[in-house]
Amino acid sequence: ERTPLSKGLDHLLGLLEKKDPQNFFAWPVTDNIAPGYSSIITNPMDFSTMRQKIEENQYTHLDEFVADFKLMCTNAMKYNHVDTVYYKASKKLLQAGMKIMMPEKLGWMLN
Ligand SMILES: NC(=O)c1ccc2nc(N)sc2c1
Repeated sequence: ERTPLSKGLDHLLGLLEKKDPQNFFAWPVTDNIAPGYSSIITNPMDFSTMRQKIEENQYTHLDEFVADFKLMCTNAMKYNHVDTVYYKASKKLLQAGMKIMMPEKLGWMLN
């Protein structure tokens, strides 16, 4: 909550997390629940890591936040087969997230 950007990103993150009610994206994926995950996914990302990056002011522009959100979703589409709940949830989350982060809706945060 230190800067207008981090306040805005915190709000945005909350909206995105609500689109993942099963919390498939809440925490880093472990090799225990997802065999071989760390060998297949080279750049893991999840909502808790995004929140930590907000708090550590690691995002200087909205597009860096959007890139991490896309990475999180595309990782899930890479590791999980198309017929899994995880793949389906990530595709749906990605589409919902893009609608929320449409530039015209967030003009105030883009500068
Ligand atoms: N985000 C993911 O790709 C993800 C999340 C949870 C999960 N649980 C499994 N048993 S596989 C798996 C994959």
